Amino acid sequence: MRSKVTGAQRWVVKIGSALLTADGKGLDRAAMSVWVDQMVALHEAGVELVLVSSGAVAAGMSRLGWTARPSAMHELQAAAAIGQMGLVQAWESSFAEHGRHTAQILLTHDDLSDRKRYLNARSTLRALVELKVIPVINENDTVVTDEIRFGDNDTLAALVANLVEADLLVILTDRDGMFDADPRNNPDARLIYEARADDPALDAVAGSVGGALGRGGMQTKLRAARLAARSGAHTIIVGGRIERVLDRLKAGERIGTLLSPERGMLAARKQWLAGHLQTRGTLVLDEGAVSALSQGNKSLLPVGVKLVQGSFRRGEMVVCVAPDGREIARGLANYSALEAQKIIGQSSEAIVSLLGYMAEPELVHRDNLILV
Ligand SMILES: Nc1ncnc2c1ncn2[C@@H]1O[C@H](COP(=O)(O)OP(=O)(O)O)[C@@H](O)[C@H]1O
Ligand SMILES: N[C@@H](CCC(=O)OP(=O)(O)O)C(=O)O
Repeated sequence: MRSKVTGAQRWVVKIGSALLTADGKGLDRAAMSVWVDQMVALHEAGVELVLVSSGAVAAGMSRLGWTARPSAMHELQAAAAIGQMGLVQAWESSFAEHGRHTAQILLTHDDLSDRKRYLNARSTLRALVELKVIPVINENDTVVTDEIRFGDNDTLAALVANLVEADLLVILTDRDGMFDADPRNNPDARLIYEARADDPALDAVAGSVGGALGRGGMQTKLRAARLAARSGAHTIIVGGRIERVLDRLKAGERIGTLLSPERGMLAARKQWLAGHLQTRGTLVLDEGAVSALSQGNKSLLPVGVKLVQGSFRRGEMVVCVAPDGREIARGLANYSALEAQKIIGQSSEAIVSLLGYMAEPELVHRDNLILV
């Protein structure tokens, strides 16, 4: 029984080109509807879902009657633009049969490295997940150039897992999981059931590149698992054609390869926060708040803040300093600088009357605080 999988609340499911297009013969709608049935069941069981779907280039190639993947960038981009239409149509109509809406999100590398766009993508995705809509994500192939593309959707899916703070990344592929050698040329290769994502021994087994339709192969899947682990997510690499694959994962069955993060979700998430976010403002705390944070491991309440400096929005990183200017912690603000100005020095009960609403009683929650 895999408790980390059965207990996962937020899943990112990534489906590769090779699987989606029945080895290049157009979109495999029958297979798609089988996955949709299972995703809807997960949804009904309370799992929050984000889908990363490849297949635009492959679907476009099939619509155009092309049998070989073009190498010219503009031809690939044209194929992707044509194929993306069919791809989202197919997902939308399949989910609609169960009364579920989908939403198309096309992302580039720039979107996730630019702070503002990153936050926008994050809040849109969160809003969609809250609305119980299934976001269907792909790379925005039309506008990317070689230097700035993810290239394979494994990497994109891992960054999405970081973005939405998923507990689980499920990578569906055309093999049963990760083998101890490339099964294409090693008939005796054995499936790896469990490993730590950072185990260096895995580099050697994931050596080869992808198939004719997919791009990444196991190497990018391993890298994706390592990226996902940085925000504490577990990754499963598993065969998308295995019968009832998602249902069985949810039930805790030992199928596919489970790659685990080295640290717990919270520790990993804090480290990731520390490394990735620029600070936008400063909160000057009173002595009581300084000791609550540094000795009591508490959240920062508005009552313990004396001064707000800088301009930040909800969700952005702020520095928390002692009255003498010493840095105590960094964390994600639950309120913008303007809102914070109005509620500092006040008890949390007063937030509703001061702002007209209350997002959270804390100005910075302790899960989002990194002590310096
Ligand atoms: N150690 C390994 N275990 C499993 N598959 C491997 C391994 N090394 C290379 N591969 C190859 O990776 C392929 C899957 O990657 P890819 O073609 O990119 O698919 P996708 O479209 O699902 O991303 C498999 O078909 C397999 O041949
Ligand atoms: N954005 C591309 C996906 C790139 C790709 O081939 O990814 P994958 O099959 O997951 O290795 C497409 O939709 O065709």
